[in-house]
Amino acid sequence: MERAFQVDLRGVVDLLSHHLYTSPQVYLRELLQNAVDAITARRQSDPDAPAVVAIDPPETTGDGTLRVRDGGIGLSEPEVHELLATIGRSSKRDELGMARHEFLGQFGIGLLSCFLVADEVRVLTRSARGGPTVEWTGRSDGRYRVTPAAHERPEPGTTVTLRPRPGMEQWLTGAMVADLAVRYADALPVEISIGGRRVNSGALPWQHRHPSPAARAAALREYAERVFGFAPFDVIDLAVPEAGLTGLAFVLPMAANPAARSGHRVYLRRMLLSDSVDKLLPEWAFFVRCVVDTGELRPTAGREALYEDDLLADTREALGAQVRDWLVRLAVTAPDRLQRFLSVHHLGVKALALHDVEMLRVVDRWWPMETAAGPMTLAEFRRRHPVVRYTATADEFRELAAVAGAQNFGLVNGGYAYDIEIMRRLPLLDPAITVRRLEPAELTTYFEPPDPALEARLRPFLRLAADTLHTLGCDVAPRSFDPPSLPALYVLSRAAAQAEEMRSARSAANELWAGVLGAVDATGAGERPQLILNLRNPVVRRVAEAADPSLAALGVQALYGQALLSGHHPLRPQDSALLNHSFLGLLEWAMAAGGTR
Ligand SMILES: Nc1ncnc2c1ncn2[C@@H]1O[C@H](COP(=O)(O)OP(=O)(O)OP(=O)(O)O)[C@@H](O)[C@H]1O
Repeated sequence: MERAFQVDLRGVVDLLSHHLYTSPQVYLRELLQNAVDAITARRQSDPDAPAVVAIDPPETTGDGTLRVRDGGIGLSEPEVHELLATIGRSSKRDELGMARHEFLGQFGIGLLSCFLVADEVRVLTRSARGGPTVEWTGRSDGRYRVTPAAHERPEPGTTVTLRPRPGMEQWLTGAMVADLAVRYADALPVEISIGGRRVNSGALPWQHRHPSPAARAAALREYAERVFGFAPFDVIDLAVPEAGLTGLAFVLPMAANPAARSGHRVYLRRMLLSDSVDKLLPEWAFFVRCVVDTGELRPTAGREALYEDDLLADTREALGAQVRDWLVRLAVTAPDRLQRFLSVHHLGVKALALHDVEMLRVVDRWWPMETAAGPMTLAEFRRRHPVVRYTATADEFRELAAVAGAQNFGLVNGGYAYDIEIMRRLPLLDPAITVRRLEPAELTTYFEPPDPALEARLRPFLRLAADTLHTLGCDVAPRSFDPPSLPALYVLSRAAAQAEEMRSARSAANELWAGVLGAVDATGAGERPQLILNLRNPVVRRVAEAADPSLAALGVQALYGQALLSGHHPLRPQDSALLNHSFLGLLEWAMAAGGTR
């Protein structure tokens, strides 16, 4: 024998309140939604039927109840049994069970949300299609009663009456109800009145009429301040017809944390869904907050978020394209404003440039990168240098910028987020653009070697310097270069850097691994780091000309240590030991020299 499911309503209400809805306040949204849907249904056959929803809070009813009245389609007695007493049954779906466009509701569970705040819900209703007024009383324990009404309603329509459950009265007060009605229903195309006073504007902010574009801009600015808490840098009109979507994007005037979720305000057929919808826009567009209305995107059953489907994915892309077009337009029509925008939101734009050629062009032309010759755009950089050379890290840039700048060697700091990827994508703008990571040894080709006479004079010192650093695996090279204030440069070719990593790994490894790494290292033999001594530096010259070899050796050690430190190179134990040794040795020399004075 087949039987029907039994439903324990208390379990269902518990499920709704703890898992589906985030707050009991949704009961009012559901009541307003039902009232508006009923009005829509009635006006399909009777366009002159009243489009008013009247709310009477306990302060006006005087009996502690809240009433919501509409002049909508109403329900006949069979409909009451069918629709109000069956969970999941809705009159707002078509024969195929699809949500009908003209209605807000679709799931057939909304009325249950009244049990979040009341133990008893009374519905007094008269159908516009005829029949007497019926009264349905539902209780949160799952029982309901349908009786003929004591008094006939003078007009078709429905009145829902809630008596607050003890402890839930605050959700039904006049002030709370007014607040919720404006929040959820301000834009609904019906009049919503509380205690006889209209409380909603009936229009979305971008649909209001204004005497001039300036007046519209001022009103939208005021709206953004009120709703989002900031005066927007700019306002972008949005439209995605496939999603029945219109709206606005407000550009933040201050930097936003890309990781922080910026919620968008979303209306569904003019009823507020939520003001913290995320994933409406692509992630890179974290610099805008939107307010939109959509007829086609689907809500989740809790009606507080959008359902993730293909249409939402397409909409997200379309909205992203509109924000991006605004940026491109700004670059053409108001470059100074674009620059101001970039100074605040460059991270978002750079992220976008990683997969969008137009944005790449914007960054190329307008975003000043850090270069050895000061900040300049990549486009400007290419006018001065044939090759876009960049450092792999900010440390490398810091070490080499002064030297590169002094040789007029073009160098871009690749240490900031996205910059290397952006530079690598430059050939997409023009295949003739050459982009290369700096090989530090390249820079040294610009340095002058000493002339033969000087070289001969320095030979004993250079031999001593080479011996001093030999055990550390470092070669010494004398050169003259600018700036003279820089005494020495520790230069690693990329192969040398790898070999060095291997060496430091070996010094930290146990015997077995040291053997393995040693075998690997043999392949990188010959690639050793170099300490380039700057012969234009007065201290270097004095060290080179020191009469006492032990003082000269200490000087070389100190120059080596200083070059490692200033280039942020990792110090191995033997490097630290050498630094200590040279420091103490030089101190001893200084003290001795002081003592003889
Ligand atoms: N004020 C009203 N006037 C006329 N019919 C109503 C009214 N309120 C509810 N109903 C009827 O009761 C049905 C169930 O309402 P309920 O709010 O539970 O679900 P829904 O509005 O269909 O969908 P959703 O769960 O998405 O809100 C509705 O489909 C509608 O037919």
